[in-house]
Amino acid sequence: MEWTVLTGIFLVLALTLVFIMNIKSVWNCCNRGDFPPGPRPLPVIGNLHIMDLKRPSQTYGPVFSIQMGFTKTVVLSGYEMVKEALVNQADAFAERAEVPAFEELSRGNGDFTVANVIVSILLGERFSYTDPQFTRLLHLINETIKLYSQYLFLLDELYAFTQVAFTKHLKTLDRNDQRSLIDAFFIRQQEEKSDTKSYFNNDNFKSLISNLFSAGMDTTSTTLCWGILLMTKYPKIQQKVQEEIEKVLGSNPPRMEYRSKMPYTDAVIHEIQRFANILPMNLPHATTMDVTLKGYFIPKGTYIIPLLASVLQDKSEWEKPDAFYPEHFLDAEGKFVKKEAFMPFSAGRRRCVGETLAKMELFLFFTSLLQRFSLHSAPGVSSSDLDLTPEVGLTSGPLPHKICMAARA
Ligand code: HEM
Repeated sequence: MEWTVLTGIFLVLALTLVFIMNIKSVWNCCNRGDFPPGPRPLPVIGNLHIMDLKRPSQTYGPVFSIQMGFTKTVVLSGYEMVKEALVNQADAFAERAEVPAFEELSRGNGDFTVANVIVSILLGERFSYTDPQFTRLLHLINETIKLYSQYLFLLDELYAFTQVAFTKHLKTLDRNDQRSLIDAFFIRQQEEKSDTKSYFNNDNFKSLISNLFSAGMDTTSTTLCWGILLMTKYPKIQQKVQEEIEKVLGSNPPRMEYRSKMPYTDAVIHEIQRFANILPMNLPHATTMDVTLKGYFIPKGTYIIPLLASVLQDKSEWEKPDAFYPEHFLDAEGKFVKKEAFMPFSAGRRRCVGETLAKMELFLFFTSLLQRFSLHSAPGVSSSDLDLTPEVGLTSGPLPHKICMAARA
């Protein structure tokens, strides 16, 4: 028999073995009678064809399982169940799932992402908006997130950029005058130079930078894009926000201390985040130990999707879950009310580390924008015709629209 035929047979046998081993691992992990039930998987792709993960909960309840390729994954649906897992059993659901795409993005070093601020705190300085390197970086980050499948081609350029920008910082490093997180990182790196297991190595440095840039920028700007679209679609709400801005700020630049005096604007920003639902599937978690949830047994290491969309649109928590309705966050007297089911930043141990910064950015950008400009749909398009269908992507932004911004007198 020719060697090419033998090689072919060997390959087929090897692939079959891998296939059986994968199926066996799915079987062993999750074939217990008390594992959460779920829709029947198709061969090879499992349940990857299910686009709306909220739907299976109608049949299987708030804890169900799906098969992503060969990986059994448990989905948590609705406010009560997500809270029970992420808040009440926080330690058990605190692990980050090892998704190959995320692993590659962080090149295996993502766990070191502990900081909660981006550019200015990373560098202690600002880039000019016209700086060609900086604009190129922003473009890369957006593309990386939108075209997730092509991110590998973009990553190296992103890393090269950070290398150039931060080498400059290294040259002027002064341990007595630490300007930024990056300075602090470099100083620790020098201190631990002889420790081969130190976390402060170059790979972790790259991951820290790219994680903070990508986690912090696309999320906030996508939310603001939703804000612009929603204000254009609902001009009466836009007008009420502007009236409140005029009453409280006048022509003063917005500052955080004004927020408590602007309940309507605050409610509108919260409702933008609830409605926009920019990370509908959250980031994937994994269990750190064997755990029981609603009577189901979930073994250690199981991938978990705490479905944020199901919390932000939970019918038992929101009066009009599918509408844009700022009154969700206002009481009868027009005072701002907090809602437990407001979880765009998730909850528990893994909740977004940039939440405080993001809330500040949203308030300051949104109020500045509406203080200076009025938003209108493009000529010939009625605001009521603006389509609120979300774009498909890791973060779900609005579809592209032409919007006019008229300077206010
Ligand atoms: C509107 C803006 C934002 C939203 C809606 C948002 C939402 C989220 C969500 C849902 C997660 C996953 C939480 C989980 O796994 O349970 C997350 C993680 C994260 N966010 Fe944000 N985020 C925003 C802005 C920011 C900003 C401004 C930064 C940084 C400066 C940031 C840094 C991070 C990091 C580093 C993680 C990963 C934390 C971990 O792995 O434990 N985010 N964010």
